[in-house]
Amino acid sequence: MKRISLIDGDTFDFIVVGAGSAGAIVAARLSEINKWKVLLLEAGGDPPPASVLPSTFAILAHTEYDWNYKADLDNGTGQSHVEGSIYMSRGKMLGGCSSNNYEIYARGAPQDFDDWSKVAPGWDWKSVLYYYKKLENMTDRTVLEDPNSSYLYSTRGPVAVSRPKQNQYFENVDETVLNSYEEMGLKRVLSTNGPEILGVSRPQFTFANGRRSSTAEAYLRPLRDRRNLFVTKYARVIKVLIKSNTRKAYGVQVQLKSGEIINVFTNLEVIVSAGSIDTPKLLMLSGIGPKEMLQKHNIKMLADLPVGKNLQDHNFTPLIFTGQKGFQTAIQNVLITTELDSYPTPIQTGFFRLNCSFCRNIAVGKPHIQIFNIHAGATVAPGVLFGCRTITNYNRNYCLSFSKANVLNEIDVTSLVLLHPLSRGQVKIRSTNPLDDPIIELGYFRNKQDVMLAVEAVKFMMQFTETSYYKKVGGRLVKLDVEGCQGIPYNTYEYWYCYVISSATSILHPVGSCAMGRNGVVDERLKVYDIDGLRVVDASVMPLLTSGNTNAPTMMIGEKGADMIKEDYKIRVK
Ligand SMILES: Cc1cc2nc3c(=O)[nH]c(=O)nc-3n(C[C@H](O)[C@H](O)[C@H](O)COP(=O)(O)OP(=O)(O)OC[C@H]3O[C@@H](n4cnc5c(N)ncnc54)[C@H](O)[C@@H]3O)c2cc1C
Repeated sequence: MKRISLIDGDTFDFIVVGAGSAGAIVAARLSEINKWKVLLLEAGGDPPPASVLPSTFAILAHTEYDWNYKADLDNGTGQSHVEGSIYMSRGKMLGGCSSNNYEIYARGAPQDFDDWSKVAPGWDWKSVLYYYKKLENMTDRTVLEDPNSSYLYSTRGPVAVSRPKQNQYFENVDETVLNSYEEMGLKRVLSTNGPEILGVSRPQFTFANGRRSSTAEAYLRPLRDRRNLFVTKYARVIKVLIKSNTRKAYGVQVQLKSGEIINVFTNLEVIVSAGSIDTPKLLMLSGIGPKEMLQKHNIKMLADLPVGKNLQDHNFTPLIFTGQKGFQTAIQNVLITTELDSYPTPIQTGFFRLNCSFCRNIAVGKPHIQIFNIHAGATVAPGVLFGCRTITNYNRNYCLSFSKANVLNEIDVTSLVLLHPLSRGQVKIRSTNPLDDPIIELGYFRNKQDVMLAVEAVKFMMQFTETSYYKKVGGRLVKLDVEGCQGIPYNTYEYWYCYVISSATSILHPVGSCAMGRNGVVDERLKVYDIDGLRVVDASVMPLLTSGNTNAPTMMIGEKGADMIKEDYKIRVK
């Protein structure tokens, strides 16, 4: 792998735009073919130590390693956020969001992919499982040694996945929370990546041996000696070059760190892997997008496609429960600093379906809700206040009411993630200046069934305080200061309806803005419709959100996408 200074007119066989969860994999796999010269262009630089250490990701927010986007909510939605907007973090470095994400490894439910394959043949569970196994190096012995689930995992891939042993205090917290879930009727499973997704467990993580396993670490670092892979950092692609008569992509325009703008060319293909926000932006700036959007900005239209539409994101409703009172619980906060090579807090996850009459026909065969529980000992209130304000962009009153609960008590921050929203948002360009941030309309709750489902999830979760541990310690649900809901009688259906709309926020999983399949932007081989020599390979091609976090599915897309490209050039795969 050579880190090169590009010059105007350089030519490669493949140009990959964006070295994130998918792009780094595509470039690494394509360069396995010696005769192909592959260029990987990344707008950011190397990941810093805070990315490499598994526990310090939170301090990457609002730094140069992030695009620091703002995402807008519709009027009347998200009132508890400052100016109704959400901080939409996106990694800007080698590895992209795999270098700054929260490291949860979740593959999704088999039905997710069987649903994809209805619009994009070949993406069914059986086909994608092969690629999950290709990418992963599972080090979690509990699942490898379990005869009922070992067939689902592999130990031969580049991405290290683990579930390390933790200190006794963290283990006790896990037991308390998981036991409480069980009392609420949720099944304890060995792993939610196993044969049964419905259930609760400790999550698996994309780190091992004290290092994050981003795609920069897992795929690019080992390729230092590969002579046909060229990587240029701080190279921001501002346009895909497409011949207007033949509709063929022949290169890209790049702004280098020095500010110089150059053109580089391709003999075969441009592959855009800039993520669900920047990929649609780049396509629109290059003349591919909805007619009305291109016309509005006077961009010559090369293909009229629904680029930026179909944006889907996992929003979650946070609930805060207090637990034990007293400073002895603060010991957990001290232990965090002694375990920087592991996950910073005890965390539990799980998936469940709701049982209300209208719920049954929603997301059939898949969980409705993913639950995350993060536990903090007493006295981290200033940290809670800081995180609440800077990371989620909640307003002062909301965050004060949240952090106050943690002054004397331990707290459980419970996130109820709506896995399969029916609402859709849109990524738009703000102007024709490629340096302007795009407009990100999240579109949460445009479909009212999403609110109703989230309210059902809140109602279900209120049983937490009825479980034995929380009864014993007098645990309670914290009444937060939720903007717009103050006048509504507490704990009524109307109150929770308002609460969900006002306080739901993003778990940072935007997908679908260049969806594959009929009526989408790319076909099932990820080729952009109506344009030659151009593919999209990243989270934006997902036609529907998966049941769980989106890094693992995106890496799977990178692996499968690379094989499809090889196949299309008659290279034998598998
Ligand atoms: C803070 C955070 C926490 C998350 N937590 C989790 C989690 O715990 N588990 C999980 O599974 N998922 C998580 N996710 C989501 C998951 O990481 C993403 O869905 C996934 O990484 C997306 O991969 P991608 O390849 O589509 O895009 P990215 O990984 O974002 O890659 C895009 C790359 O392209 C580069 N780029 C963009 N524009 C240009 C341009 N014009 N020119 C050149 N380069 C460009 C970017 O800098 C970036 O490196 C989280 C995301 C964030 C931000």
